[in-house]
Amino acid sequence: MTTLSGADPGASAPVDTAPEDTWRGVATEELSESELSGLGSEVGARMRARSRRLLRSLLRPQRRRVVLAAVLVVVSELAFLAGPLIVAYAIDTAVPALARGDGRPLVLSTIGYLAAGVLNAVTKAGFVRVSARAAQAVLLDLRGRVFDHSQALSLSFHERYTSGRVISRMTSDLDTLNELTSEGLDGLISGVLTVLGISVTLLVLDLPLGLIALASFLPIALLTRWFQRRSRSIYRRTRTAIAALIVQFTETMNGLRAVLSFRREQRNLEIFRRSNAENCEANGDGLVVLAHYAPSVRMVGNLSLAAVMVVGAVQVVHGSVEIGVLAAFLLYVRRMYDPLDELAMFYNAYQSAGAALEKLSGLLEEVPSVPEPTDPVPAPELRGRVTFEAVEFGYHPSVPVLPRLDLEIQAGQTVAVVGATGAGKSTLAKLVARFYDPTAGRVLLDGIAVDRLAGADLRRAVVMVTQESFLFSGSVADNIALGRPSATRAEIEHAADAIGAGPFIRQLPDGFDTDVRKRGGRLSAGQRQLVAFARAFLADPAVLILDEATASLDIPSERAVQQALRTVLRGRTAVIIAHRLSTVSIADRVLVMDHGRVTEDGSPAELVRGTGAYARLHDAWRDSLV
Ligand SMILES: Nc1ncnc2c1ncn2[C@@H]1O[C@H](COP(=O)(O)OP(=O)(O)OP(=O)(O)O)[C@@H](O)[C@H]1O
Repeated sequence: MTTLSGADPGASAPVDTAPEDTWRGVATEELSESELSGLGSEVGARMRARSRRLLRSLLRPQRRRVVLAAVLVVVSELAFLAGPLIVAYAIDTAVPALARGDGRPLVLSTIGYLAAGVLNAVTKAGFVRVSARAAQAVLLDLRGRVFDHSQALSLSFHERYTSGRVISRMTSDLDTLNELTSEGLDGLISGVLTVLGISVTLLVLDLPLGLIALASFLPIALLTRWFQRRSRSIYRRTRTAIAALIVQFTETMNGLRAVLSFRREQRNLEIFRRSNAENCEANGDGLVVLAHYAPSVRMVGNLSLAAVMVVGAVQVVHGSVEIGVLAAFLLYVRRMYDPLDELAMFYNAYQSAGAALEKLSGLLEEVPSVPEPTDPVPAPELRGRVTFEAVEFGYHPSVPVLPRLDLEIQAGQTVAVVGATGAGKSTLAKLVARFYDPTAGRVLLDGIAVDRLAGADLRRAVVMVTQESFLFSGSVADNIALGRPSATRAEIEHAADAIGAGPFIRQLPDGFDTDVRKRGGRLSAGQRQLVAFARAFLADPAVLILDEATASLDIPSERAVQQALRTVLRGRTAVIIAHRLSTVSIADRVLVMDHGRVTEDGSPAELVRGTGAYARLHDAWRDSLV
């Protein structure tokens, strides 16, 4: 299987001693460096291999641009390297020729020098252009993959992972990659080529002097190794810290009403300050390491230049090296350390981007816990018979929420589910909608296991309306049309009228075209629920689940909706989860749940006549109305 990250989970993987769930996907994201190393070196190797696979899969479609960029940069570097050679020629050949009265070599070397400069500039510009295009295409692809994959992951993943962390992957991690590709890549390629080209030229020009100049590579390699070790853990810390900061910020902004009502500002500020300080500290540590590395590289470069100058001068005096060659040598050595500086900067950006890539590839490695069936059963017309067959379920393996449930709901039946808070009512509904898969047993729709139905078929057949009716930015009509995007305006208005939402919508400033603003902020909670009902009615599903869906309505609106519900529910299966018993009156059948089990099952009239929990609940409710 090839995942979205381009990863082949089984391919040439090292053998791990750590169990898979400790390192796969995002499992290592929040671990400290010591916890991570405690998992064993294979885990680190796996994570790096995963990042490389992702990078390869991103670069593959850009092959042509990468090849073109490589050709341009090679030509550009050759032109760049020609400069000091021409200077050497000018000093050693053209100047003596001029002294003899022959100006041609000087004219030739001047034209050559200028031509090399122009060629270098033109090809360099071309390279920057082509490589920037390739980098942007890679980022476009990656951003799309992250968004697509995050949407495809199951609810249980997002409950663990929080939207703030997804946002941080989408923003700060991708920005880091952007910085690397837009600023660092160009420096890397030209830097590597310059260093290689100059090294070869130096050795060819004068072997002993060349070896002296290149001896500096040993301390630079040691310095780089030190920098690499230190910065990797620091950049991991910065990625985690910035994610924590964004999580804290998004949570505060999303729950601003609760924050204000419970006066949590001070507490939130303290938590935010802690994350902010950790982020600053991690970034500061990164800068300190860089501040040691980059000047040290430069220092080594200067020492090397001094050594070449002293040894070269002695050789010139002895006549074993010409003065022009020494001048070229010094120019080359100087030029070699400029890109080394750039390489240090690139390495810095690379370490940071490497940490980001590690997290992004982890997210992309996650697989939905509710996967699409590989060979879905065709289901053009579902009628809505729901069966629970020995279903067991828990959000965490050790905490069973539904210990074992056997249940049959006939097509077209309206079933009310009541019971104490936490009894498992919503869980039952979420299993029908396949937000989760049972840990044992099967949930069936018209005799077909819901995990064998294509996601699109299941979504068409089962619609769930919950208490927090989510509206997207856009008009009221757009939000209703979400139920069936192909619906005409007349059908949208008909759906709104059928559930009694038409009158209030028409009174809005632009009627059905009124913008509901972010998350439906312009409408009251009850109005949002009415819009959600209209959306569900338009979707025309075989099974409609109402989870506390009338809880935000006032009594007159609820009555109106109950009238409408009789119309809405006709001809389809309905599961109504309700605390208010008024809603239950329209049901054919009532299920009373307690600790994940159905303890009573019958028509409302039957259960009221009995002595069970429902009868007691009903008596208490009737007394409260008096
Ligand atoms: N996403 C979740 N992750 C972990 N545990 C959960 C999750 N959702 C519900 N639970 C737990 O599962 C149990 C059943 O919850 P469920 O929401 O099904 O109850 P309910 O009967 O619908 O309650 P209510 O009437 O309050 O809505 C509860 O103990 C709850 O704490």
